[in-house]
Parts: sequence; structure tokens; C-alpha cells
Amino acid sequence: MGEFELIRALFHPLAEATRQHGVVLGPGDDCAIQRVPQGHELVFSIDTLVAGVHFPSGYDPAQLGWRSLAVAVSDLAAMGADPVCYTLALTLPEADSDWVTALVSGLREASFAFGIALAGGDITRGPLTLTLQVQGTVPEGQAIRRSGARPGDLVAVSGPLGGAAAALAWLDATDPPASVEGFLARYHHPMPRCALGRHLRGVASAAIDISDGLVADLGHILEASSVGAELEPGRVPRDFGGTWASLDQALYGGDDYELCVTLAPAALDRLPGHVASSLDVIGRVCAGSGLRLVQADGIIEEIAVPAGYDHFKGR
Ligand SMILES: Nc1ncnc2c1ncn2[C@@H]1O[C@H](COP(=O)(O)OP(=O)(O)OP(=O)(O)O)[C@@H](O)[C@H]1O
Ligand SMILES: Cc1ncc(C[n+]2csc(CCOP(=O)(O)O)c2C)c(N)n1
Ligand SMILES: [Mg+2]
Repeated sequence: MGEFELIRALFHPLAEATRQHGVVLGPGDDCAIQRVPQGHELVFSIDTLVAGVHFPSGYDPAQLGWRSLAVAVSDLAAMGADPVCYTLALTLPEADSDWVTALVSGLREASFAFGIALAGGDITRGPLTLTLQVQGTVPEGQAIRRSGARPGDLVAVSGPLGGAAAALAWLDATDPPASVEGFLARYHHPMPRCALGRHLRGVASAAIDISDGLVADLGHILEASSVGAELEPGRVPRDFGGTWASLDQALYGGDDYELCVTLAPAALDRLPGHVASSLDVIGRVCAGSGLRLVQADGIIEEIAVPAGYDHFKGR
């Protein structure tokens, strides 16, 4: 199949199937057109996934479709935005229609799950790479930024951490033990916390999605907000169906796509019960800078400049 046949046969039907009323014009013209309702703002972000870096070379294409859209939509969730549409720039080593059909099936499943429509894209030949630009909307002024954390706020996370990092060791295993299924599910099937993000508009003082690891991503909030924080590692959730990720994986492993949020104690009390109970409080924001890990025995570890994944240095 050639480039245009692939687009017509596989991507146009996906765009038709997922079309949203916010998309005035989908694939087929020089640009797509999105309607932004009055009183709302456009929120957008771009993410690239490279074979061998963000997913294993030889990764299952249907899982790749879900994972790629999930990690991209996760940035919208962190802002409290409602997903509307995305564009996909796809670089393929060859035009293997079975492989692309499977990729499209994963994208289709994720598109429906997150309520986001394919609006356009680009296909080129080269090393396997996907770039997704996701677009959403929020009521004017209500996007949750990284810069709003204030001393006295609680630090909370939306779910267990470290599972995707723990899965890395098992990605190539032909018959992994049942005990690591929770880790693998987290890697293969991340769930962007869009519903939570929506509830946190006007409630959370700051939010970020955890792509690089808790310490690194909380570090981005602290830096943007010019504050510090104390974190109790013993309170960080890391249970994946009865098998626990290590503390190191929970603190420093990436790819979990839970949210890390800061909010005033009174704001937590105002949340509906089921939303509040989806958050685990793990620490507190304080004046100053840097992150202090407070162990159960009171020993404090200072982390001055929390570093994340650096593509030019490795981990
Ligand atoms: N080439 C670039 N030009 C302009 N801004 C950039 C560029 N690369 C990154 N940024 C900006 O830097 C900030 C952090 O980027 P990063 O890719 O680390 O996002 P993230 O949400 O922290 O992580 P992830 O990529 O896993 O979603 C974002 O605001 C992003 O727009
Ligand atoms: C096969 C394989 N090996 C390692 C990782 C881990 N990993 C790669 S990049 C990244 C940070 C986010 O990148 P970016 O900042 O580009 O969004 C993480 C946690 C993976 N996902 N797959
Ligand atoms: Mg992010």
C-alpha cells in the first residue's frame, strides 16, 4: 500500500468513526478546523514516541496505538482540559498494512475511551516514530497550571506509582508470571485521568501528569511555583494488584500517567467523596525550595534539583 492508500483506507475511516462536534473539518484538506466554544480556551500539547526509546522495537502495534494516545491525552488531563481532537504524524520504515491496521485498532479503542477524534496527520518513511498533537478545551481561566502550589497545600497522587517502571524488565518475557500482570497492564494500558482533572478545575492549585517519575514531576511543580515540599515515601501508593513496585520505582520510575496535584486541605474536603478517595495524600508544600523525603524514622533526605529522564544523558 502507498502513502495515500494507507491514509484513505485506514485513517479516514478512523477519523469518521471518532468524529466529534468540536471538529468542524477533519482529515482531507490542508488543515483541520476545530471550533472552540465561546468562553473556552484551546489547550494543546505535542508528544513524540520513538521506537527503542519510548516503547520496545517490535512492540505490538495495537498496544502502541492505545499507549501513544493515552500518554498524549494525559497532558490534557493534567491541565483539567476536555479532550477534543488530535493529529498524528507517523514515520514508518515500511507500509505494512496489517501492522497499520492493528495500530489503528488500538488508536480507535483509545479514541473512544478518551472521547478524542482523529482530525488529521502526516505519514513519512523512516525509523518508527509517532508524534501526536492533542487539543482540548477548558472554560476560560480554569486550566490547572504547574505554578499555583502554595505553602500549606497538600501533595496528592491519583493512583499507584512505579508499575510501568517495574514492567520494563518484563516487556520481552514470553511467559511472565501472573504476579507482574499489574505492572504490565500499567505499561501497556495507561489511563489518562481526564475525569479527575475536570473535577480538580478551580480546586487544585497545581497539577502535572507523572511521565518522568514522581520526584522529577513534583519537582517541576515546585520549581514553577517557587516553593518546596516534604514528601513521606511511606505514603506513596505502589500496590499493583497485590504485587508492589519498589520504592525506587515509585519515586523515580516514569510512565505511570497518574496525576500529582497540590491543593489546600479545605479544597480536598470540598471534593465529592469518590473523587477525594481517589487521591492519596503523600506530603505537604512548604516555603523555600527543593524536595525533602521524610522517612518513617524521621531521617530526612534532601533532593535539591530533582532530575527526570534526559534524552541526551539517559537515566
Ligand atoms: N522544542 C521545544 N520548544 C518549545 N517548548 C518545548 C520544547 N520541548 C519541550 N518544550 C516545553 O517544555 C515543557 C516540558 O516539556 P516535556 O516534554 O518535558 O513535557 P512534560 O509534560 O513534562 O512531559 P511529557 O513529554 O512526558 O508529556 C512543555 O511546556 C513543553 O511545551
Ligand atoms: C522500552 C522503554 N524503555 C524505557 C522507557 C522509559 N522512558 C522512556 S522516555 C521516558 C520519559 C518520558 O519521555 P518524554 O520526556 O520524551 O515524554 C521514560 C520513562 C519506556 N517507556 N520504554
Ligand atoms: Mg506532562
